[in-house]
Amino acid sequence: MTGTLLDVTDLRVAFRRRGFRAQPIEVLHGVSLHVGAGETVGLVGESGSGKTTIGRTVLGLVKPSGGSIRFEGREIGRLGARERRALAKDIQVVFQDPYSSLNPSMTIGAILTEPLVVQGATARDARARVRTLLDQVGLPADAAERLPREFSGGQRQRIAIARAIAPQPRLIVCDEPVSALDLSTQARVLDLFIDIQRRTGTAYLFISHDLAVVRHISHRVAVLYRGDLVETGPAATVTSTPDHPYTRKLLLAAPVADPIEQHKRRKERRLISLPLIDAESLDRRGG
Ligand SMILES: Nc1ncnc2c1ncn2[C@@H]1O[C@H](COP(=O)(O)OP(=O)(O)OP(=O)(O)O)[C@@H](O)[C@H]1O
Repeated sequence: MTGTLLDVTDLRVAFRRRGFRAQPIEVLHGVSLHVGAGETVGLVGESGSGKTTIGRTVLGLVKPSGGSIRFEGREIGRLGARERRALAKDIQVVFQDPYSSLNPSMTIGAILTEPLVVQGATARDARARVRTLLDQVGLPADAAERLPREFSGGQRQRIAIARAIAPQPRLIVCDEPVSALDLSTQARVLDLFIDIQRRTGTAYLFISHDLAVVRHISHRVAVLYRGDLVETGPAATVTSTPDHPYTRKLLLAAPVADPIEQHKRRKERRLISLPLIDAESLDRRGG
């Protein structure tokens, strides 16, 4: 890992909700985090804490109301058209749902060729590269001729990963990319992410509500609570001896096989007093 790739400073995002109030509601209250080249930063927090909003803002899909996002030292909001196109190649995304993220009427070959042709590859080069990409994600070469519906959820997520790595990005925003998969498929797809990173040096901003997943894949973990980052540190430290009571609560919420231990954890969890996250409490805070 060398140098900072993504530098998010004091990021604020506010949404205007139709038919609710005229005032925008702030959902990110000044978030600062960075991702180094080749690093995986896990972003964890309960539903509604603002994880996806951070990812979407980094991807340029949401406009911040304050703060800055720098990629390789350049402010994303101030890029010209050509630099923006280059950035679109450098930052890719893998979404949660492998069923809706792939165009059902395109063959896998066409899905993977698209980003290569945009980059200026010839049809012949693109075909060769598609074979390499399929091999890299553990799919057979004949997958190129088939449609998304012919693949399982785990295989579709492999296709989505192949599409994300096709333009050789520096950073991939992974938004709950294994949450829709069963446990054994999750483990295999996580290992694929790790393997790709070892080979290509791509960094990940890895969003998940699941601490076990984040611990497995991340170098560092950032914990988001109601739009604020409450703790950031090495994955092993944050997920075993966390500083913040919210992170302790998240840890205790993870299910364990032993029912006695599970009961103990539930009791312990109740003793940590924190307000629950729900849309209403976020609205109150923002409003
Ligand atoms: N486009 C939008 N317009 C209005 N409010 C939004 C919009 N996108 C997100 N929000 C609100 O912002 C808050 C954070 O949402 P976000 O999806 O970022 O949370 P999350 O931590 O990713 O949750 P989940 O794990 O359930 O996806 C929520 O209260 C959500 O309702």
